[in-house]
This record gives sequence, C-alpha cells and structure tokens, in this order.
Amino acid sequence: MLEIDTVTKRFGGLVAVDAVSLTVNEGEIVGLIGPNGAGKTTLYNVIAGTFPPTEGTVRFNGRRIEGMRADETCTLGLARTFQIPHVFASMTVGESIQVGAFLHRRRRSAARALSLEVAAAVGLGERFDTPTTALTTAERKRLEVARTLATEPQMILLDEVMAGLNHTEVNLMLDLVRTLRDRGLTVLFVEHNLSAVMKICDRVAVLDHGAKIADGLPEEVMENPEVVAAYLGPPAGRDVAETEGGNA
Ligand SMILES: Nc1ncnc2c1ncn2[C@@H]1O[C@H](COP(=O)(O)OP(=O)(O)OP(=O)(O)O)[C@@H](O)[C@H]1O
Repeated sequence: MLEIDTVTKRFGGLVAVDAVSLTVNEGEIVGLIGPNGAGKTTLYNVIAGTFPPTEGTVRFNGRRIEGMRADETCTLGLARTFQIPHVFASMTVGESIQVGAFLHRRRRSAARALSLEVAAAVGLGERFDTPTTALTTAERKRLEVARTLATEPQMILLDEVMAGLNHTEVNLMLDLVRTLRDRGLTVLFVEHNLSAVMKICDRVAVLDHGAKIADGLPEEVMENPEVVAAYLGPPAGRDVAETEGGNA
C-alpha cells in the first residue's frame, strides 16, 4: 500500500533521512522507531506531504505522492495525526471532527453523522459538545485520531499518539488502534513508547542517524545488536570504533 523507495532528506548539510526504503502492506500495523534525532519525524513529514524528499520516491497504492501537499495525500486516503495535537481552541469536539468529515461529505448532515460515528468509535461520544480546550491529554490524542478517521482514510500515520499517556490510557489507545486495523485500516506509527510498539506492531522498522538499521518482527528487531547499540550506546569497555552499529 505504501512504498518508500530510497528516500533521502537533507537540511543543508545535514542528512536527516538517508536512503530509507520501507514498505507497508495493506492491513499491517508497522512501527517506526529510533532514538531522538534518528529521522522519524522527517520521514513521516515526507510521507505525509509536509515537504518533499531531496531524493527518492513515495508511492501510495501505486501512485507517486512525494511532493504532494498533505491535503492531497489525505484526499487519496492517507491521513496523518500531529505530534502536538492540532485542536481548534474555539471549537467543540464534534465541530473539530467535522472539519475532517467535510473532505468527502459535502452535506452538513452527512458530515455530522460521520463525526458522531467517529467520536463514538474513539470513545469521545460523550464529549461531542465539549469545547476542545476542556479535554485531557489522552482525550486530545483521541481527538487527533478522530480527526484523521473523519477523512475516511485507508491508511493512517500516527505520530507519537502514546506520548504523555499513562499506562491505562496507553492500553486504551492500543485497543483503539487494534480495532481500527480490524476494521481494515493500515497503520504506520512513529512512536517512542517501545513497549506499546512491541505489543501492537506486526513489523517494526528502526532508524538511526537517518538510516534504516533494522526491519522485521518486533521481537527480532529488539534483539538486533545494532538496534540495542543505537538505543543504549556501545557495550561498556569496548572501543566505539570497534563496535558494529555503535552510536558513535
Ligand atoms: N526543519 C529542519 N531543519 C533542519 N534540521 C532539521 C529539521 N527537522 C529536523 N532536523 C534535523 O534532522 C534530524 C532528524 O530529526 P527528526 O525530528 O526527524 O528526528 P526524530 O527521530 O523524529 O527525533 P525525535 O524522536 O526527537 O522526535 C535531527 O538532527 C534534526 O535536528
């Protein structure tokens, strides 16, 4: 469904994403992880249309999408959340969801009906008429997911939707993502919460210093020495230069 082919993104002299290739198949939940500054958000932004790659291609359902605007990729069925929830301060939860619903539904009544459905699906049904400013962090994250769902996507890109959530809230979010997948959505999520990634992902790709260093089943990836070194640094007492995949 999503094919990222040797994508590089440079900011001046800095290579934020370095020739990364990654495929996400229909119905999969794929996690994109890596230490701070690894290039996750940059790759995510390239996929979602915030900015074009310096090199490489991104295909969604076979169609080239690199360089397209976020609203264009969204129209094609690829929707994203933002790391910092973009709530509209003056709106209610329902109105905020409705903004996304208008993408494919012109009539107000149809957009509202979809918004009610989506709000219920993410557990915000009771908060439909609540101002977005009154939401808790966990509810704001759910609203962010709801706003992407309202665009009726085939695939969603989730950016740090577990950040700031407590254990119970993380589990509720995991349940939500599983439910979405069971309903046919494909999911790519960028996440710092490794235990959440381990619990939910069919496959995990790991970035370090912009390059992909691993891609596979979660348990395999977590045991990969290069991944361990990227997160924890090289084993104590060894010369960094001798440590394959070290974080030097
Ligand atoms: N707009 C930009 N201009 C210049 N450099 C940038 C820009 N965006 C990101 N970078 C740099 O690119 C590199 C990758 O950053 P990125 O935010 O993609 O990493 P990340 O894996 O998402 O990190 P984190 O987990 O901390 O969010 C970093 O060195 C960062 O400073």
